[in-house]
Amino acid sequence: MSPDRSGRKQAKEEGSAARRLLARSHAGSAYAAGEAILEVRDLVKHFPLTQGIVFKRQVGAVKAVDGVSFDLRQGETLGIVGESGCGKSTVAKLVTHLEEPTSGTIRYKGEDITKLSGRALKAVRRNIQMVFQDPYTSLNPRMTVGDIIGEPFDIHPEVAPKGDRRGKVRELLDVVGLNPEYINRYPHQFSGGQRQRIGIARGLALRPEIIVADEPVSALDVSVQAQVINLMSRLQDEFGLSYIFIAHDLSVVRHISDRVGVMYLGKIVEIGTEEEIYEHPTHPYTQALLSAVPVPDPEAEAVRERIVLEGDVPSPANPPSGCHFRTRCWKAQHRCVVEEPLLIVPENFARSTPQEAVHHPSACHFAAERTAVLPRSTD
Ligand SMILES: Nc1ncnc2c1ncn2[C@@H]1O[C@H](COP(=O)(O)OP(=O)(O)OP(=O)(O)O)[C@@H](O)[C@H]1O
Repeated sequence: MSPDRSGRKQAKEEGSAARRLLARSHAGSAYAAGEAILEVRDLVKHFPLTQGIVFKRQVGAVKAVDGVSFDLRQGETLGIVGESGCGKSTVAKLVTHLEEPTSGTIRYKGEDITKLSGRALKAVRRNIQMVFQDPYTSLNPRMTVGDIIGEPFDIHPEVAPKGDRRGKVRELLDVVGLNPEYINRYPHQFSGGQRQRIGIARGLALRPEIIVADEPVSALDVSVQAQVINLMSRLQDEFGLSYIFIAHDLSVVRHISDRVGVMYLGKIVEIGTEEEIYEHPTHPYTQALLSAVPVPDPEAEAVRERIVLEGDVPSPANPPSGCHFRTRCWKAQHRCVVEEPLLIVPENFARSTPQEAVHHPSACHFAAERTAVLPRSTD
């Protein structure tokens, strides 16, 4: 673990008592740090593919999410990474109830929320909020910042009664590092980073317990990315938030994530702690993604071994049999064609590899550690 990261972890632990108090006072959470606040099991989302204009008939399905399982623990950040189209945004929409799953369960504090409706659903939605990808298009240009941030109060007036709203919005602007006097300005009067702060303030308005951030910094310049990530880390400590942080870039999630899940074609192929994934990757896809991250140190960069994946990601409407990654994998054998690898700690590790960090779930019949030249932490 890098020194800056351990420093951040220590600061996190020091602030955790206050954080837990805040978490309870803000959202009524009785969950201790580290307990699973969200349990996702065998989540599937298939979008029907139809033909015909008047008489539509289903001719197939896009398997956007195809059996995803993970836990999100209280107070942690779970990073989810993968190439465009692998199903990250669909996972985000399922968790925040913007889409209904085809099958599978999402348990929030032990209760399956996939079948909820009415009041019960409204209460859960308040506690699981989303921050969207593109601050340039996700904010309504005709609304003032005050109206954008205060809009969630229309649905949940119990959080901020009418006379109290502008005061609450000013507080939120302050919390995300914006001048409360900007309350009457419009989105176009802000920079990209400031707009994402507005999106975050809106996500925080209802004092949620979980924030699902879908590529929150991908549209921003690198220098601004770091500021927004630091802001999110600070808010996590202050409000006891748990994050699902989605990105296509492994180096972006490393800075903020406690654990990371790597997705490929609708499935998580490897999941583990930040150290397990970055320093002991065992799935060929994770190794290929890591090998593509540039290294700031020129000497290390000069000897960096890049794994170039051949071909494109197959269509999620027609994924390969067996292992979805096999068509691009240099290790693929017949077994990969006929037998889908499960996301488990590979048996051979227990026998042959004493190093504990290698013992994390990896969906590969031939999982093996391969040292990638490591990207340095950006803090
Ligand atoms: N409403 C929909 N109807 C049909 N197909 C969809 C729908 N939403 C997503 N898909 C398809 O599901 C697959 C996964 O999409 P998703 O947006 O979840 O991927 P992603 O990993 O978030 O990619 P990106 O980073 O480009 O947003 C893609 O093939 C996409 O075209």
